[in-house]
Parts: sequence; structure tokens; C-alpha cells
Amino acid sequence: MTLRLSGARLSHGNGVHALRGVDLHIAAGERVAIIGPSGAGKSSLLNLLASALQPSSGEIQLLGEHPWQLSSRQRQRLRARIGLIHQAPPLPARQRVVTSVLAGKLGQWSLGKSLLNLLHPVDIPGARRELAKLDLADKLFAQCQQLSGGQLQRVGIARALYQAPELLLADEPVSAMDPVLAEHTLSVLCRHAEQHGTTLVASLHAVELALAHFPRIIGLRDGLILFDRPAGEVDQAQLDALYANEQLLSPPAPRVTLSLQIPRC
Ligand SMILES: Nc1ncnc2c1ncn2[C@@H]1O[C@H](COP(=O)(O)OP(=O)(O)OP(=O)(O)O)[C@@H](O)[C@H]1O
Repeated sequence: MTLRLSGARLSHGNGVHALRGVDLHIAAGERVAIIGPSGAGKSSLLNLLASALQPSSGEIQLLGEHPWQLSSRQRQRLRARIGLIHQAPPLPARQRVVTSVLAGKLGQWSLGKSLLNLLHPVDIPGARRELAKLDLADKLFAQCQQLSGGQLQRVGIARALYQAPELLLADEPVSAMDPVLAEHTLSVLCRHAEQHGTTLVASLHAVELALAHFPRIIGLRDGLILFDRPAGEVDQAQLDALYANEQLLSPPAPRVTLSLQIPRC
């Protein structure tokens, strides 16, 4: 079993209840997309699963551990087994891409090797290999500040691929990419997960990409799971209910092409 949430609630510092009692079980090797309207709690859920945030109440089990019952050192070791891809990767502006990618293994390397890596990249071929999968090998020695938003997202993904974690979490990983790159990048992520037996959980605004690439879809709304079903069973009525927005005059629920609902990897 990879992860389990029981009655998980999360309130942010300002009192906003981002998650209001989530029960969830995801088995090892599953690929799951989380969809839902803005503010539904998708990022909050992923941060909970990354053990970056502690639930206000309820239980969480990750990779067979109870993260908040561990010492901080043990929790650090658990986090080294989890990769979190951010929508806007927090990479130092002047850092070289090669160093950013290799930093994916900092949690697994000794202090000596980590420090050495800051002075001179210790595995340039490894970084080049992951960047090449994302068509970014030519940026190996560029500074992060020289990259576009979509290129930065791919550096963040290359870093997570290099880390090769057991659990890979991705928060809107392709939001800054054009449709062709987004499609390619999700294929790379899914193929990596399949080949390594990695559990992959990604939040996505592009419903058609979620349906096309992920066998299981979770619809989140107002901090609660509205539906949790195989991609092939998600229908337009469920999507309409998920994205209904009474505040807008004409709610534009996404219309999806059902022919895209075949998982490709
Ligand atoms: N750090 C924070 N402090 C206070 N409130 C927060 C914080 N992060 C998120 N929230 C609130 O928690 C709720 C859920 O936010 P979250 O970012 O998890 O939603 P989301 O589904 O990822 O949204 P989006 O699709 O727009 O990224 C929102 O009401 C948001 O305003």
C-alpha cells in the first residue's frame, strides 16, 4: 500500500478549510489524476501527500509510514522517497540547469557528495539523459533565469525523474506548456511511472489530458472528493457538477472528447 488518508482535514493559517474530510487509498504503482475547479484543494491535497503540510485532523499513511509520528530526521528520510513537482519550480535564478536536476538526489546522497555537487556537477550524463527525454538537453548549462516558464517546468520534472522516487506527486506539471509539449511531457511522466513501478498522482486543469493519460480520476470540489472512478467511466454530467460555478453567468464546464479516454501509457 502506498498511501492512505482517513478523514483528513486541512485548515490553513487564515482559517480556510482547504480539505474537509478526505478518505483516499492509492495502491503502489497506480496513476491517478486529481481534477477540480480553482480553489478545490488540489494543491493542499498534494502537499499533504508530500508530508509538506500536516493534516489538522485525521490520519495519513505514506509508503507504510505515519509521517507525523516520525522524528524530523525520519520524516526527512521519508521525504527523500517522495518527489514533488511544482507548478512553478522554486529554482534559484542563477543556478545552472544541470545542478538543479542533480539536486533531485540530494536527499539520497551523503553530505560530502552533495557539497561536491555544488562545486562541480557529479553526474552530468545523468542530468543530460533526463533532460533529453523532455527535449531540453541543450539547456544543460543554462541558468534557470534564462528559461521560459514551460522550460522551467520541464527542469522540475527532469529533477523528479532523476530523483526516481517511489511516490511522484505533480501539481499542475504542464500548465505553462503548449498542447504538444504538454502531451509529450505527460507521456514521459507516465512512461517513467509505469517502467519503474512509481505511484503517480498529478493535479491537472486540462481534463482531456487527465482522461487520456490516467486510468483513475478523482474529482475534488470544496475540499471533498466528489467522485473517484476509472477514466472511462467519467461522464459529462459529473464534469458539469464538478465545475459548476454559480458565481458566473454562463458556467463553461469543460467538454471533453470521449475518444481521448484511452490511457496511453
Ligand atoms: N498557504 C495558504 N494560506 C491560506 N489559504 C490557502 C493557502 N493555500 C491555499 N489556501 C486556500 O485553500 C483553498 C484550497 O487551495 P488550493 O491551492 O489547495 O486549491 P487548488 O485546487 O490547488 O486551486 P488552483 O487550481 O487554483 O491551484 C483555497 O481556498 C485557497 O485560497
